[in-house]
Amino acid sequence: MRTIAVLTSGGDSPGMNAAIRAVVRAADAHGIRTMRVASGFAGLVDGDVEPITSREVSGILHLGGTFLGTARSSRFRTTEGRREAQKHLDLAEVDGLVVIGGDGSFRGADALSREGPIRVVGVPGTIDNDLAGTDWTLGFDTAVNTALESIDRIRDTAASHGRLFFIEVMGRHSGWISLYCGLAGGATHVLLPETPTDVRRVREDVQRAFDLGKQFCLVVVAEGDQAGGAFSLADRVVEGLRDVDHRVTALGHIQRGGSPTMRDRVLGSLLGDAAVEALLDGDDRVMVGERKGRLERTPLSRSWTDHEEIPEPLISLMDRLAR
Ligand SMILES: Nc1ncnc2c1ncn2[C@@H]1O[C@H](COP(=O)(O)OP(=O)(O)OP(=O)(O)O)[C@@H](O)[C@H]1O
Ligand SMILES: O=P(O)(O)OC[C@H]1O[C@](O)(CO)[C@@H](O)[C@@H]1O
Ligand SMILES: [Mg+2]
Repeated sequence: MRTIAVLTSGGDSPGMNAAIRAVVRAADAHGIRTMRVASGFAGLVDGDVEPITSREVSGILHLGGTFLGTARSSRFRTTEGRREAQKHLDLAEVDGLVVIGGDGSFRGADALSREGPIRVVGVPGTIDNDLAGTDWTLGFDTAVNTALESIDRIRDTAASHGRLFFIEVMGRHSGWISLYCGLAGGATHVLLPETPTDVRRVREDVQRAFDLGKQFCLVVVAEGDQAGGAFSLADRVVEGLRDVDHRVTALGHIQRGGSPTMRDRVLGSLLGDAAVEALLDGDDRVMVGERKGRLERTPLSRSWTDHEEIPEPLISLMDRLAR
């Protein structure tokens, strides 16, 4: 192994920079050259591949976003696009590629490695926490904490006015952000893409809560929830509610930005280093992750097929505590 390349792909997530830095510096420590690929798979298809040194990744550990840029590339979804990508890897004499991204990025990385000589290792970098083989994905902790800051502010104004708030959080296919925001933010209800939405039950719970003297109610809604997000859910829930004033807030992309928490900086550092180790060991099509405090390697294809259901005990905990 003489040269590796690193890229970030899909939605950016806080902690990606820690992982990039760790990849470059761990490779350097082993005497391996690193190439950086700009803008994810799009940059690979276009040949935007340049050498990067340990000095160039100074001062990025604490920054949100991704220093390399990222993209969602439709060309890379085609075999022709991936052939172009492999051509640029060959030109730069790259033997191993570290892909920092989510489930989609791993599907792409898996396809690339099956079709050509390149070996790939994945680092789970997504705020969605929707991958098997790691307890937490990079960025989830920061995103939930960022959303909670806003939810705490909304609670202040909700309590002052005695209002019902519907708060939309990210998660087109994954309810982890919604569930953790609901639990940590004291919501009456959380709505997730993974479970059916019972509008009548939300309405009844909210009505009961106000009737029993609750001063305010927060309902946290994942953007990919069955009802179609917070605005359309709110329209359906409030129809038939008595004496309840309501407002809707979509938190949007503020959840994805910002300085990574300690957990995401440490996780990114651990996993970036572990990805280089995996390539040195000759591994291919694996994802590095941390489970129960231990570093693990999982076949890339299992990372998106075996991902855990939202834990039922946490959903029932929400139900017991929301009173
Ligand atoms: N089945 C696939 N085959 C080839 N490439 C894919 C496939 N799925 C996704 N990709 C590539 O990976 C890129 C990133 O995937 P996606 O947009 O799903 O984000 P992600 O990695 O899941 O991250 P996040 O969900 O956090 O935004 C896509 O734009 C595409 O280039
Ligand atoms: O910025 P975009 O491309 O709209 O992506 C939004 C999607 O990305 C994610 O934030 C993951 O990065 C999803 O939760 C969300 O649905
Ligand atoms: Mg994804």
